[in-house]
Amino acid sequence: MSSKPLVFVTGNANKLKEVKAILSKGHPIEIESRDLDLPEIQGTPPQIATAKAHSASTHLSCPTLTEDTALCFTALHDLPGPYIKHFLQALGHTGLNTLLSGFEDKRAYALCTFAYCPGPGEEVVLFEGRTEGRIVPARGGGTFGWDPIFEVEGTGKTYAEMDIEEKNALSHRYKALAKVREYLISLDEKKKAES
Ligand SMILES: O=c1nc[nH]c2c1ncn2[C@H]1C[C@H](O)[C@@H](COP(=O)(O)OP(=O)(O)OP(=O)(O)O)O1
Ligand SMILES: [Mg+2]
Repeated sequence: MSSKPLVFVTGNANKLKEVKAILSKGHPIEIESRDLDLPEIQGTPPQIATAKAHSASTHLSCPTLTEDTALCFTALHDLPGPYIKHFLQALGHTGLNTLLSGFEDKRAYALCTFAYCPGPGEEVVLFEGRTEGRIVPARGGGTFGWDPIFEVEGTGKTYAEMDIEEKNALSHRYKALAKVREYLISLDEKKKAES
């Protein structure tokens, strides 16, 4: 990219590691990172992602990229969804499985929403990636959030049982970042054409 690196704002070191690994392959996209604890509103994933991006850009007065991850249980009408962080903290892997013990349907999907904000008060662009799976008792040695209890459809493996390349080739985050990458490349080409 010709201009200054984009600032990816997250307080989650595991997210940052995956984002850097995914963006390092293919067309190079340079990012810087900032660890800010941004407020997260209640609402739908797009509403939460949009508010988070606005808050990041306002704090830093520059273009920012933020990301919000949801884990949606089909039997629970997509809850915990964007509130998964607090559910995981309170219930752990076992408790999240217990939430579904009264249901035969264990399906879930992981949803990643990246938000690009060009500057304070400017319009936010969203990029979604979704990976289907189901909730299972914890398997695998991963240390990232709910990775051990999310078994990816068609693989028989939880995210925690995959090596990082395997996860990063099919994850919710990878799918969303593919769209972010395309957008940033076209933005860069537009800027070059204008200058
Ligand atoms: O691929 C993943 N595999 C397993 N767990 C994951 C993944 N991606 C996010 N997670 C966890 C982190 C947090 O418990 C919740 C999302 O909450 P979320 O607000 O998006 O993340 P966060 O507060 O840790 O970092 P940030 O500063 O970017 O908001 O799901
Ligand atoms: Mg957060």
